[in-house]
This record gives sequence, structure tokens and C-alpha cells, in this order.
Amino acid sequence: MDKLVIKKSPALRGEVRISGAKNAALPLLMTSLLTQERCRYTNVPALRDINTTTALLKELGVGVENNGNGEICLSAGQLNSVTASYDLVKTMRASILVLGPLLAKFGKANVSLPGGCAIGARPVNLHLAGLEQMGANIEVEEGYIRAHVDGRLKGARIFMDMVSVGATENLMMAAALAEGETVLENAAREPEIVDLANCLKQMGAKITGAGTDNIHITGVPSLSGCDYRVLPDRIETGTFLVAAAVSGGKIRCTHAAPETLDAVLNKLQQAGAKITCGADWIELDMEGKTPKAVQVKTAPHPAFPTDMQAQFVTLNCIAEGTGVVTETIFENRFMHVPELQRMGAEIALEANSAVSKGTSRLKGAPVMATDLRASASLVIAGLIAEGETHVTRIYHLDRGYEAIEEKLGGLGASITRVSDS
Ligand SMILES: CC(=O)N[C@H]1[C@@H](OP(=O)(O)OP(=O)(O)OC[C@H]2O[C@@H](n3ccc(=O)[nH]c3=O)[C@H](O)[C@@H]2O)O[C@H](CO)[C@@H](O)[C@@H]1O
Ligand SMILES: C=C(OP(=O)(O)O)C(=O)O
Repeated sequence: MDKLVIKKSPALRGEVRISGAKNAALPLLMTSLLTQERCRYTNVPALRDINTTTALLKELGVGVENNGNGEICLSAGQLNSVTASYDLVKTMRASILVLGPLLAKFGKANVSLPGGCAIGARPVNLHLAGLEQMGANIEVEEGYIRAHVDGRLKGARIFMDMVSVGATENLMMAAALAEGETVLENAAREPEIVDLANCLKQMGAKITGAGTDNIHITGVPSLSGCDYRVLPDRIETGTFLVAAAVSGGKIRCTHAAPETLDAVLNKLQQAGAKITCGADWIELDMEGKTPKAVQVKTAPHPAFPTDMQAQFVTLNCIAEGTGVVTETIFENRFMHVPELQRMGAEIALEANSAVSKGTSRLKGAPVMATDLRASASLVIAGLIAEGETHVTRIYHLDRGYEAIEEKLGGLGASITRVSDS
């Protein structure tokens, strides 16, 4: 199994090219199931989750061409199965996003229940309830969601009592081919939802309101193919910016989307970073200073993203002052805290908050990655810790960060991937 060996590094400096967003690309690739025509996607990041998605689509019978350089073409003219098996679903929760498209296009779907994961239980009740309101018959048996519909799904007014990114995406895709109008109330407003809506619109879907909490979709009988470029990854961008901030460095993220990062940039400014943005780049300059501790509370977009929470816990560990990071989305998303404590961080967990005393002198240690963003927080800690940090179980990191060691290395970090086997 691979691990990352990270040594205390100089302040990060230079330019890093941001990849396409994992959380935009995953639902976008699923749109191929909604059409007979070929779909071409560009700026797709080279990630384990993308490979899992193409493997899943292949298993269903979708023609997959991975042309390299971020280009993937998919053709779902003929499927040979409507079953997403446990073996793939268990490695990537976003597999649940085949449910809406399969039901809408083929009238049936069997999708393994994703099960719990490190950051929380993550149920899919909102996905199922919404599809049932659209006329689907759904049973959960032997760990599988078995869904079918006679004829087309029917448009419905669907109120979601929690804001869910995945449920909004699944229902938006299903509604694109349903009969009549669907209204999604209390919908998620994340930039990845807007990206998905833009792609569906290019395919001929009729959608208004994406990016607000009230999305209207008028179903059409069929959709065409697409040629769509994936949105830049705001979480990858934020992760590099935090890494630069804790190191006291100066970096420029290129091919980025600054308008998707307001909450994160605001916290970095409060931490003392000088931030400058162009149309597709963001520059952070700490001017050699130690960051100031910040108070962070995660919430659905446009508030502070839960996927940046762990990275800010690391920032607060070494910052001046006491910082409180409160997690409101997932019930168990502080698995990085005990690992950071092993590196000498002074953090107290109080209910759903991590209170960091700041000015911790971190020391390198063997640490274990427990989920994707927890892994990122440990990598950042390793860059500033005295000595050497070994991060194991980095398959989590490979789900969501493209060539992270090369990109950080390009900014001056000392980070190497080594194989333990
Ligand atoms: C692939 C992808 O895009 N993943 C992102 C997506 O995950 P994902 O779409 O799974 O997250 P959701 O927005 O659905 O989850 C938000 C909250 O709603 C709860 N919930 C969700 C669905 C449901 O049917 N019932 C229910 O109770 C979840 O347990 C969680 O507490 O949004 C999360 C919240 O921004 C991000 O952390 C993930 O990186
Ligand atoms: C939690 C995340 O992803 P997923 O929903 O795919 O588990 C993430 O991207 O931080």
C-alpha cells in the first residue's frame, strides 16, 4: 500500500494548475445515461473516483473512451444491465447518482445501498422519497434499492427537509426526462449543481433556478449528447491555499473559479492572507506571517463548505490565538483530530466543535488517513511539522486529489510517494 513521506518544507511558492472538480465531474458523467447520443466531457480530473465511475458505467454497458488529458467520451445507446453492484458502490458513495438517470431513461434500477462511511451515516432517504413522489416504486431488500416505474416518471413538487447535494442532483437528472414539471424546494445551491444544470441544459433539458433553493425542471421526452467542460475544483483550490497559508508562502492557483470560493477566501483573509483574484486565478500571499486563528462553521453553500473543514483545523493548530471549527453537516467528521494530536496539536473536541489552542509546534509522526479531506489536513500538517510525517491509507487521498505530491512538489514541498509493499 502506498504512503506519503513528507518532510518539513520551506514556504510554498509558485503556480499550481487546478484540476476539474471531482464533485462536479461525478454527476456530469452520469448524465450520459440520459441520452442515446455520445457525450464528451473535458477537464475531467484523473482520480480514483472517476475510474470507479467509468468502471460502474462500463458494467452497465456504457461505451467508455478515456482519451487522456482529461477527455472522456461516453455512449449509453444500449445498456446490458441496470444494476450498480455493491463492490463498486461501497468504494464511492456518489454511485447512488445512477439511480435517477436509470429510472428516468430505462424505467428501472437496482443500486446497492452505499452504507455508512467514516464521516457519518449518510442516508439516502431524500433521494428515494423524491423519486417515489415522481411515481417510482421502490423497495429496499438484501442491501439493494430496487426501483421501477411504469411509463415515465411524473413531475412533482418535492420539498427536501435537509439540504442535500446528491439528492438535488439525482432528482434534477430524473426530472429532466419526467413528464411535466418538477419543483425542487430547499434544493442545494452548490456550484456543482449549477454545473450539472448547465450540462443538462446543453443536452436540451429545461431547467431554471439552479444555484437557488428552488429549481424548476420541465421534463422533455429525450435529451441529446453534450460536449461539456467540468468546473474547476474549489476544494482542491482551497486545500492548496490553506497549505500555502500555513507555510507562510505565496502561491497562485491557475485554471480556478474564484467566484465559487467566497466563504473560504473570506476566512483566509481573516487569517491574515492577502488574496488577489483574476477571472480564473487566485493568488495568496502570507508575506511570511503566521496565520491568525479563525472561527469557522460549516453549512450548505454559499456558507463555509464541510469539505474544507479539516484543512482549517490544521490551520488553527499552528495559528495565533484560539480557533473554533464547528461541523454541522456530518456527525463524525473529526477523524483527523486524533491524528493531528499525535503530531502535537492542542485540539479539544467539544460536541461538534474542534477548539484549537494555536501555536502548536507540530512534530512529524506516522499518521493514518481516514477519509479524503482528513488526509489533506494531515498532508498540510506534515509540510510544517518538524521532521518526517508518514501518511498511510492514501487511497482516500487518491479519490479526490489529482497528482497531489507532484503539485505540492512543484510549489517546493518535500513530499514523496513510497510503496510499502
Ligand atoms: C460527490 C459529492 O458531491 N460529495 C459531496 C456531497 O455529498 P452528498 O451529496 O452525499 O452530501 P449531502 O449534501 O447529501 O449531505 C448533507 C447532509 O444531508 C444528509 N442526508 C443526505 C441525503 C439524504 O437522503 N438524507 C440525509 O439525511 C447527510 O447525511 C448529510 O448530513 O455534498 C457534501 C456536502 O456538501 C460534500 O461533503 C461531499 O463532498
Ligand atoms: C466527502 C467527500 O466526497 P464523497 O461525497 O464522494 O464521499 C469529499 O469530496 O470531501
